[in-house]
Amino acid sequence: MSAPLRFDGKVVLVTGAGGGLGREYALAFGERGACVVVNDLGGDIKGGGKSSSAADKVVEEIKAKGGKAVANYDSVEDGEKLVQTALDAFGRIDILINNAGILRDRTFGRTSDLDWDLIHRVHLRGSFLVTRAAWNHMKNQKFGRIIMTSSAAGIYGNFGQGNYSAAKMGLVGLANTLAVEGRKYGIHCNTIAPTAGSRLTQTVMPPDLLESLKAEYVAPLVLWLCHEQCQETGSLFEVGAGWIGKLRWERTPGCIVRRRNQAMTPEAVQQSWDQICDFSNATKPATIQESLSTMVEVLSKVDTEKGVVPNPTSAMASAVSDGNSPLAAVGQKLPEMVFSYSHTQCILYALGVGMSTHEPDHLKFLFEGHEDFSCLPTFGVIPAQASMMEGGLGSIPGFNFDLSRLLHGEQYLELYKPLPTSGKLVSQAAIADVLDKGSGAVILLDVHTYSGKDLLCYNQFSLFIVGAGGFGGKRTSDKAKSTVSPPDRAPDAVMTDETTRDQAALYRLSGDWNPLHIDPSFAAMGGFKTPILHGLCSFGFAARHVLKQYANNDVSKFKAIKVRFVKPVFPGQSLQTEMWKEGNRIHIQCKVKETGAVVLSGAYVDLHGTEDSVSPEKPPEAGGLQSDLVFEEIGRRIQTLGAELVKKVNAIFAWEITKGGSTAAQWTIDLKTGTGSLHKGPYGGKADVTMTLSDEDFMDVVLGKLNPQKAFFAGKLKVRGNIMLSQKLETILKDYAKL
Ligand SMILES: CCCCCCC[C@@H](O)CC(=O)SCCNC(=O)CCNC(=O)[C@H](O)C(C)(C)COP(=O)(O)OP(=O)(O)OC[C@H]1O[C@@H](n2cnc3c(N)ncnc32)[C@H](O)[C@@H]1OP(=O)(O)O
Repeated sequence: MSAPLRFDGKVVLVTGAGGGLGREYALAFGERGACVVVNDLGGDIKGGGKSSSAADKVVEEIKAKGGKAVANYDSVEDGEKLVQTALDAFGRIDILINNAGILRDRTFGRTSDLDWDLIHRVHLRGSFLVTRAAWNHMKNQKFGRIIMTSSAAGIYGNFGQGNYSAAKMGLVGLANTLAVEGRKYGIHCNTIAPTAGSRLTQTVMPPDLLESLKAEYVAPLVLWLCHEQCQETGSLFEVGAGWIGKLRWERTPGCIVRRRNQAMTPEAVQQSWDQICDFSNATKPATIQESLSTMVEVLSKVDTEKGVVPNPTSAMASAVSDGNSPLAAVGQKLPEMVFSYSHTQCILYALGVGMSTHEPDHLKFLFEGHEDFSCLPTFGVIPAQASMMEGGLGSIPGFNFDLSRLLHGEQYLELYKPLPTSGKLVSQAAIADVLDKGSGAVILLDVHTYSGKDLLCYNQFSLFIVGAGGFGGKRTSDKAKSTVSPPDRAPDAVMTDETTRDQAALYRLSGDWNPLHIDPSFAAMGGFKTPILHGLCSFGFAARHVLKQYANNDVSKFKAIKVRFVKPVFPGQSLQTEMWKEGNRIHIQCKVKETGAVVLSGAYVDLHGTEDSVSPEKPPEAGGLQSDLVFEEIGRRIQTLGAELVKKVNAIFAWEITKGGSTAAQWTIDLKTGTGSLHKGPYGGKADVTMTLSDEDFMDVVLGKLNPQKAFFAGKLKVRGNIMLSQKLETILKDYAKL
């Protein structure tokens, strides 16, 4: 047998404790060691009158049994006074039983304002005021137990008790929120709906029944819920006659009755009524998050043909059992999708794939005023994806799958023209094939995106639906764009970038609203501990690494990219892109640096005419110098040259000083860092930049008064083309080194 539950040292306030249930609670707590504040106004059951005798009697009973108790005769509407009595007598308040109540039963049509207000003032407002007075004390001591007293009349409704049922259900709502807010302070709040013989029920129940519904059959539940060992909170119990049951919400799987771009109609509701009300496969949401996750899911599935919010277990396989084979979907077209965008979307996308103003060569993708402002080539997936997310993959028969099971498997993107930085594009998507991979199903989705009549790009999405294989489909398809293994040698170049903790939160703003990337409970449904990064975000990182390494960030050089997503990436991890150059094809493989896990495999980027472009194997001609110096170092050295060298610099460089007062200086700088990887300099690998400074600013740089980088960001130093460090400057620096 378990040890008796004791309340020694705990202070309990019971409202309405002069009789019935309240008295029973007060006596029970007193017997088990608690110090009890016995509150009772001493009024009649309709709220009239006032007397101290009821509370005094109970206090005496407790004391007679050796317990500690004091009386309080205030109305619960004077909440502070009740709690003050506890503090004055015993120095604290640990447990609060909101029990006081009155009745003003009326059929609804005859309910007066007073009937309504009085009931609300005592039950709902009274419980609020006493609880609020106790709340901060409980919070500070990191312990509290609160009981709200509801009623079956509220839960189920009862003839003649409209005012009472409304107040009683109000208490359930209040308790639910107190449980949420109190959790981190050790404050638990539960609600009971007791059925017992009391002053309130003696008028509505026959005497025999009253006899068997003793108050002593309710008190033990209240004591247990208030004990420090009990972890229950936010729950609702029906209790009476020695029986206790817990209640919870149950919800039908429901039905989406709205279609994108169409009004939601009452007729649609009517047609789906049976399904809306069908409790088969009902869920039991227990938190507002669980409730809302359904809404989020609904938003991403608003186009589903059947409109059913799927079960986590249902997927393609269940579609097959419906006699609705996914194979029937092959060749089906999705509704045409129009995607309008401006420079904002291009910039947001660039930020989403990790571009940053820390890297000056990223500025052309982040600043719409930049003279070479460009849209990253991989932005080409965005209008195409919009056609699936919004245009409705779910409108295809047999595609009633669960979004939390959908992983991006592979991606192919081919550009026919550089993407404009704004425009109105139209995408046409069709299911190219559906494959049965055993552990999952793969949907191949081809999307062609047009600007007017011009075909801008082609995407092939491979969507992997985990657990949806085994429907008897083929395993491979000649429609699939294949992955290609990299050459069997060490990579020619490696580039690493950190993703941030908020990378997915940022990337999703470009249009992939899949909750898998942001909502922990949704991710958990997909089997992930935390939300994962969008595959297309890692894809964007890898693509821009190649663009920088082998194409000098020149978007016109980009032709195509293919990637397989082999393992999830988590926001905050670092992505390391290994690159192998084979002609115009750059093979790539991406790893998570922290774990070494390969996350993108069989991948490649095809470029236009890389033979002529800057490559790591071919250093730039331009009279350049193989120097380990990064740009900051040049700036630092120039500054340290100091005033004495100014004349020498001017003599050797033969600065062209125009009469208008501006000087054009061309430095030939190889930003190679000495490690063989060329991405560390502030202008990236091999940037050719002409820097133009006014005479004054140049002299300030030389004299160390102006940091070249600061000058650049202040807009004083205009950068165009390539940074080059001339032989002449090399000579200067060498001379200087000898000094
Ligand atoms: C409606 C709107 C649509 C919008 C789309 C955008 C949705 C996005 O929001 C979703 C995302 O971004 S998810 C994030 C990115 N993706 C990932 O993280 C997936 C990572 N990959 C994996 O976990 C596994 O490879 C996994 C789970 C995919 C497969 O692993 P396994 O089940 O262990 O498979 P395995 O046993 O290795 O192989 C079985 C067969 O499947 C093929 N295969 C493996 N990985 C594949 C992949 N990534 N893509 C395509 N096929 C893949 C294998 O080749 C094998 O087939 P076969 O035997 O014929 O070769």
